[in-house]
Amino acid sequence: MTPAGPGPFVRDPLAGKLPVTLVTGFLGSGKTTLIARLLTHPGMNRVAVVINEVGEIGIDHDLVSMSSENVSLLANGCLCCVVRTDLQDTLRQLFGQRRAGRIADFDRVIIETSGLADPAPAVQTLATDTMLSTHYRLDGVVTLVDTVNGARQLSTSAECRKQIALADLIVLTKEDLAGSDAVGPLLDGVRTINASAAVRRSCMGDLDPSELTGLGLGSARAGAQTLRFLGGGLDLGDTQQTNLDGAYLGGRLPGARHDSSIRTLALTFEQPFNWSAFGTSMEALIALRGPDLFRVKGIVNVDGDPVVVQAVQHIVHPPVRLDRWPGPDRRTRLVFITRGMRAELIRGLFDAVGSLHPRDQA
Ligand SMILES: Nc1nc2c(ncn2[C@@H]2O[C@H](COP(=O)(O)OP(=O)(O)OP(=O)(O)O)[C@@H](O)[C@H]2O)c(=O)[nH]1
Repeated sequence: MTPAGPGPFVRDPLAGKLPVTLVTGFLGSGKTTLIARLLTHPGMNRVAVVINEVGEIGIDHDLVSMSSENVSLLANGCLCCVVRTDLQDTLRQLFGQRRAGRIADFDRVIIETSGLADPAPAVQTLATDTMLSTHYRLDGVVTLVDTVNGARQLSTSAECRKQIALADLIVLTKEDLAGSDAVGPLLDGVRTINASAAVRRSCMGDLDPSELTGLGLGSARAGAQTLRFLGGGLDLGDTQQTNLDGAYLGGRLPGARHDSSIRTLALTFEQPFNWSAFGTSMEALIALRGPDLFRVKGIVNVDGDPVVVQAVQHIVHPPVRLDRWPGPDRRTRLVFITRGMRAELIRGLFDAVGSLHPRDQA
């Protein structure tokens, strides 16, 4: 006798739900670069992007907006701390507006978490919010790891380890800067935390979209080791709430809280810069406080033109001149993620250097 087949009443519970990809990774690991590049692929033009940035100024939002119609910016703050309800509201609104035909139709959502975010609450929100789980399904967690800074971040940042632990796919970035010798040791560290995620390498966001989609219900998240990171509140059948942070470093670290001395400073400047004044200010800042400067990004008005500047710890990435302003705001907007620095110090330095470089001598 042949066993009975699935029969007419068995439905795929995920059918028809919009897949959501959570893109995470430590500060400056290349999330925006990857997403902006993905959106240029022909098959990725029906994607809504939700961006969660730390800092009051949405730089990533502006940059991604240049390649997608549907970009939502979550309120200032970190997904894991204050803006979880914002994520719920944003996804609900997106769905409602899509159904009402008020926004361009989309069949996939990509959420970029802030570099300091613990992605677990976002995973949890998608899994447990009844309305959201009716319309959306988590397709996978993609974690970017910067080959230049990754090894240090792994050993010093609980957020970084948690982002790796939750990954279905790990994308190693910036091998072009670090060299291929850096990959092996970094991968050993990554594997200590998450042995089951797929690993890909990507330079400047170069990755086929098919690698990031259809990651399924998270084989890595189903692993017992990974589930320990999710902590209380999400019962996925794990009974051992051991903190893997402690296992990795040999000492316990707080699971989901940020280092309270890490601060985000957002500065705007009304007057255009000349490039040499800006460059000298940045060099001075890095020389004075390099180790405390985790991340700098912004759009600088250089004699009227928009130039994107980026620094990730001691690495200053080449500035990129945009061919147009992303919006009407022409001010210089800079975000500094620092340890123990004050906005006045940075502004004072820029003002002092600026006064030595009058613009008419540019
Ligand atoms: N050389 C090189 N640079 C890269 C690569 N990926 C990203 N970058 C650069 O690294 C800098 C930071 O990249 P972003 O995409 O802004 O990183 P992010 O993870 O979105 O940054 P946060 O949102 O601040 O956490 C930019 O200057 C990028 O051009 C890469 O593979 N190689």
